Parts: sequence; C-alpha cells; structure tokens
Amino acid sequence: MVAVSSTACTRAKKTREVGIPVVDLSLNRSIVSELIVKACEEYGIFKVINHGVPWEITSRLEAEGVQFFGKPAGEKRRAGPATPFGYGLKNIGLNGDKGELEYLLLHTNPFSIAERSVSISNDPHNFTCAVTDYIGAVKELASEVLDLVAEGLWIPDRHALSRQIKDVKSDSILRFNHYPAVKNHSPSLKACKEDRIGFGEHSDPQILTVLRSNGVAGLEICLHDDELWIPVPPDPTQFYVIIGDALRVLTNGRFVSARHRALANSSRHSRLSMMYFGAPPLNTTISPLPQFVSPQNPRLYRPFTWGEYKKAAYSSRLADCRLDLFKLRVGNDKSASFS
Ligand SMILES: C=C1C[C@]23C[C@@]1(O)CC[C@H]2[C@@]12CC[C@H](O)[C@@](C)(C(=O)O1)[C@H]2[C@@H]3C(=O)O
Ligand SMILES: O=C(O)CCC(=O)C(=O)O
Ligand SMILES: [Fe+2]
Repeated sequence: MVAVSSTACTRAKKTREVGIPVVDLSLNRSIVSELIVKACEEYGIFKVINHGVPWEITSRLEAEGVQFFGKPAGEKRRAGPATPFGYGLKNIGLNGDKGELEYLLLHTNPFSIAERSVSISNDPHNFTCAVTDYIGAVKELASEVLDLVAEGLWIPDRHALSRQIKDVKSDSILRFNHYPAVKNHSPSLKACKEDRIGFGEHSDPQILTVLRSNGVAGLEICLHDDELWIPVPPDPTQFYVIIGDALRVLTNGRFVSARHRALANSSRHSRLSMMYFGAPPLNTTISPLPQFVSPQNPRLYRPFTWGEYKKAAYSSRLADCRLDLFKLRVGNDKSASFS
C-alpha cells in the first residue's frame, strides 16, 4: 500500500531541520531534570544518552526480533492475531488503520510473556529471558526519567510518577515494529519521493514511551500542529523518550504528547524498532496533579481511569485526538474548577 495520492509527486515534502533535544543522564541531577522538563514542554520527545542500559541486553532482544521477522509468513501468523497481543501484519488496531509494517505486541506481565513466547520462538526460554531482561532495563530507565521529571516539576512525592509504571499490575506494553525495505522501487516512483506510511500519525496513550531502533530512519515528529514533519535521526546505541497522553493530563497540559509517525521509505534495509510503553494499572485515576491547577491554569481534563482511556483509545482511529473526549470546556463549565 502506498498512502499517497498521485498529486504527491508535485508536492514538496514539508520537513524541517530541527534538533531533537539530547539529555545526558550522567550530568548533574538538577541540570538534567531541568533539561528534561524543557524538552517535555517544547517537544514531547528527547534522546537520552549515558542511559545505563547494557548494550548486551538491547542487542540480545534485537536479535530475537530479527529472528522472528525472518521466519516464513505462515509461521509468523501462528503468533497472531495481535488483538490484543501477538503478531500483526499491516492492520493496526481494531478500526481499519493500515500501515506498511509487521509487528509483535506483548504485555509486560511475566506470565503473559512466557505464555506467548511458545508461539513466537523456537527457543521460548531464550526469548522470555531476552524480553524480561530488556523490560527490566528500560523500565528502570523510564522510572529514572519519571523521577527526574518529578524533581524538575517540584512534585512533592518524587516517586509519584515512576510508582505507576513500577506497580506489578502496570499495564505496560512491549512492541516490535518491522518495516520491510521497499522492493522493486521503479525509477519513476523513486523520483516521486512519495512517503510510504509505516505507522500513521498519532500520540501514544500511555505515560511515556522508550523507543529504540536500528540504524534505519523513519520516525518523524510533528511540532505545534504546524504540519511540518521533523525526522528523528536513528541511533541504535541510544533511546528516545516520547511523552504520552497520560503524562500530558497529569501535568494539566504543561507537557505535550508528541504526535509522531514512522515512514517505511528505506529501499536498502528494513527498520526494526522496539518500544516500551509505560502505563499504570487499569484502575489508576489519571487527573491533573494539584500543583498544575490554579485560577490562572484551570483544570483542562476531567479525571478518568487508565482503563477508561485505554477503552477510548481502542475505539478510536490511530490519528484521532483521543484526549479531546476528556477535555473540560474551560471558562463556561462549572466542573472546570481547580483543586
Ligand atoms: C488504532 C489504534 C492502534 C493502537 C490502538 C488504537 O485504537 C489507537 C492507539 C494505537 C496505539 C499507539 C501506541 C501503541 O503503539 C499502541 C500499542 C497503543 O497503546 O496505542 C497502539 C495501539 C495498537 O497498535 O493496538
Ligand atoms: O516504529 C516506530 O519507530 C514508531 C512506532 C510507534 O510510534 C508506535 O508503535 O506507537
Ligand atoms: Fe507511537
């Protein structure tokens, strides 16, 4: 599927050279927390370096991904469908979204991983270990980032955010996306430079996403609703943190949940990305924290549970602005009080 109209050939692709913030976690803690808060307010995405995740853990999981997606189609299908977890091909979610990719969705619950690994790998024990080690390491990284966010925002309970994803009942997800290289690229199509949409525009519903990809480009973010897509350079040795809708709500809109997409334009190599989506338990209430609500900054969202938001997300299309369903009409609505 090529998700562009024929007019795309005459339309220049709108992109802009903007540097995505880079945060060095080995620097002084108060500097790091300030940098992270700034990046979350302005971009909703940043790269972390000196992150402490051992290369061996990342490369072991990548090798499992390469092995799985290299299997014959029929074998991969046996690990599907991806609703709610397992192997998916081109169909995304439940409402007709499509993309040029195949993927694996896993719940991070240890029992769920062990159970799924049997249909995914010929060596389920190895697969389970690789996934468990990786989740442990990126969860630690995500928790550290959330503690730094709490410090930078002067949230009195410095573990209030990280506790949500560390909870044993956390509803976090691990995802592998594989975007095959474009085969048989005819010269005329090449000249056209059309975009193949791998994973369409959206914001992630969770608290935050930790993304790692191989060296193949594709990820783009859209800033300030201005229709300009900014390429996010791939860096296999580092991680990108993407702010999700839940953290946007907790900060009463002070943080942005970055709208992003992945293109599948590479003609030589396939792109493989691995995302950890950090989420709270289903019954956790998501509501703006008191210090972000005041007469000057009225409450923007009504409280809801993560389960409620997830249900709304899965009833929507990928590009929908799901948070609008939970927005309060500030100014002429009595429920838009502060507390
Ligand atoms: C179209 C959809 C796919 C998605 C569920 C949804 O209905 C809307 C949100 C999508 C998203 C984006 C971030 C993650 O990749 C994901 C697993 C999630 O939690 O929300 C996907 C969902 C999916 O692919 O099933
Ligand atoms: O594969 C990627 O690089 C990004 C995919 C993504 O945004 C997602 O799965 O939510
Ligand atoms: Fe995403």
